[in-house]
Amino acid sequence: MENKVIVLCGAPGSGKTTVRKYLTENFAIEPVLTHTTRLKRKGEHDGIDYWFETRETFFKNHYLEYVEYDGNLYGSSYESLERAWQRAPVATIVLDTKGAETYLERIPEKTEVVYLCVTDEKVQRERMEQRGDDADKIQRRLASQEAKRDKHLPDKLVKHVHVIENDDWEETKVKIQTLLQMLGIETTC
Ligand SMILES: Nc1ncnc2c1ncn2[C@@H]1O[C@H](COP(=O)(O)OP(=O)(O)OP(=O)(O)O)[C@@H](O)[C@H]1O
Ligand SMILES: Nc1nc2c(ncn2[C@@H]2O[C@H](COP(=O)(O)O)[C@@H](O)[C@H]2O)c(=O)[nH]1
Repeated sequence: MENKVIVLCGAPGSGKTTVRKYLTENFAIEPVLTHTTRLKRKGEHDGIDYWFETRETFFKNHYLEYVEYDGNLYGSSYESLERAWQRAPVATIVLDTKGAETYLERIPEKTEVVYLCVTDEKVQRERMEQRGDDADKIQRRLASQEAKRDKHLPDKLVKHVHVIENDDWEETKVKIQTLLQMLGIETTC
């Protein structure tokens, strides 16, 4: 199979990281870790959740794209993407919608974008609280212009994405399996 990358995007707390974990733990799909200058959240580890960088080390990597999101830098390096593709032909990465647009522009034939959403915004906030995020950080994150932008599917992506409503986890898993089958991606490890 030719190399593909499944880009997961959506609003904060919509379930991008959860879906990435599900894809990589249950299918022959490799995670692409991205780089960020944001501080670690509770339970996050360097090399597992992100490559955590300073503003100085961040620019030592070679980026397919990078963005500023809520005051921090985030970037997806060619190094990480190639490392994932050396292990398996299908990789998955968590990006904001701007990053998803860049992937579609730069490597359209290799990119499949999934936009995750949750119907009830209150539920989304509650999930972030349950994850252990501080109330003031949640408030700030949801008020950021990037989070407000990613609450809605941007016009540029409308015709190119697979939208998955992540209200109920059991249903989400079925939707993901159906999507993988449609894309011709092996559904067993
Ligand atoms: N369908 C679901 N039902 C219940 N809880 C869920 C569901 N999907 C995800 N969660 C939980 O919601 C929380 C937020 O999910 P996750 O961290 O995957 O979101 P995210 O989109 O990656 O967020 P962020 O952009 O803020 O990093 C986590 O605690 C996760 O376990
Ligand atoms: N365009 C990019 N977006 C990225 C990258 N890595 C993560 N992200 C997105 O940033 C926000 C915030 O992430 P968080 O972990 O602080 O909640 C979220 O939308 C991620 O999808 C990247 O390399 N490029």
